[in-house]
Amino acid sequence: MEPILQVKDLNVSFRVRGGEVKAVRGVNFEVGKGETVAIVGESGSGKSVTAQTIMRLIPSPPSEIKKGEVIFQGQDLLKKTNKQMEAIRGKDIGMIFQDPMTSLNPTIKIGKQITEVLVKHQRMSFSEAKKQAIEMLKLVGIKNAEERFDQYPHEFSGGMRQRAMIAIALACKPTLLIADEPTTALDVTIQAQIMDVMKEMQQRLGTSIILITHDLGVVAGMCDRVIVMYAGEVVETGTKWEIFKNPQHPYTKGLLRSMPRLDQKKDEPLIPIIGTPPDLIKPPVGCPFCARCDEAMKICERIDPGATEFSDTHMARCWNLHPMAKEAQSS
Ligand SMILES: Nc1ncnc2c1ncn2[C@@H]1O[C@H](COP(=O)(O)OP(=O)(O)OP(=O)(O)O)[C@@H](O)[C@H]1O
Repeated sequence: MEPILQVKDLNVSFRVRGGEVKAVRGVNFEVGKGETVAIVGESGSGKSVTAQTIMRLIPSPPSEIKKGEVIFQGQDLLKKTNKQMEAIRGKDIGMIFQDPMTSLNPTIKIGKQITEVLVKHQRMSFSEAKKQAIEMLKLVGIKNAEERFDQYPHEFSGGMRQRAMIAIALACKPTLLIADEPTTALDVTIQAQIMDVMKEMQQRLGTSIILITHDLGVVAGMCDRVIVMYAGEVVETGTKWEIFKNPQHPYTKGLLRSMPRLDQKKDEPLIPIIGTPPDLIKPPVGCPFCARCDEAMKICERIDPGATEFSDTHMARCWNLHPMAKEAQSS
């Protein structure tokens, strides 16, 4: 599949009093045209920092992009000026966040917030933009769109605000949509409706999606591929089925046991992963998961295992999976 986004060896740090938090460390992944890729991992694993770096929304300082490339449609976004990025955000890359109130302007009517994007990026006249904005509100499932056009965000329910944000994010038919926990703040029924809207819009517009989520049900229903992050690194990637049916990394297996799933049996308990992630001011030199891993060997503490590939789409970084696992056991 032709990639529209390639993240290459991305390293992002934060300067803090005690030193440098190495939040994202050597992250590599691709997103194909029309593909939905989930980024999963515990809190603090670097999912949001990765997404914000792609959009160049990461505040600098305190953050610093130490190394890497973010190739979007053939160009490195990390080399763009802020002005160039402003032209790309909203037009070629849409964004949806967990809390719509952080990105919707409470003082501007919903309709105007959509038309502004269309006038700015598509150079539409106001009347053209209004027509299109009402169309978008209808498409995301907002009833009485003509009346709703003239209302303020506080007159919308949480689910409707999220729909409005999807309408804004997709107004210019972006090539890529980055959605960071888009449904976490909503109740379960509304969550399902919002995911349906995103899926339907994606099918209509052919948008690629990066979806950051804690919810494996959402991953199962919506995503093609999964990227598993731990302590700022990608520890496993695979198609949805490779990750769900044949997880390889001990962390991925632990994550699957600890997160609720749609097919969860009533008496099947969730088992948390014992321990805490490493301090990213002094990240481990070997495997970052080794202190919490039941299968850890001596070598895991000292040397990074690198990637072991199981198929063209499936890889994991673990010494036990390494072709030299037997030799590693004795060293
Ligand atoms: N402004 C900041 N200053 C210092 N450290 C930060 C800052 N923002 C993020 N970090 C650190 O970067 C690391 C990655 O954070 P990130 O928000 O990307 O995690 P996440 O996987 O998205 O977690 P969550 O699911 O809780 O959003 C964490 O260790 C976090 O403490």
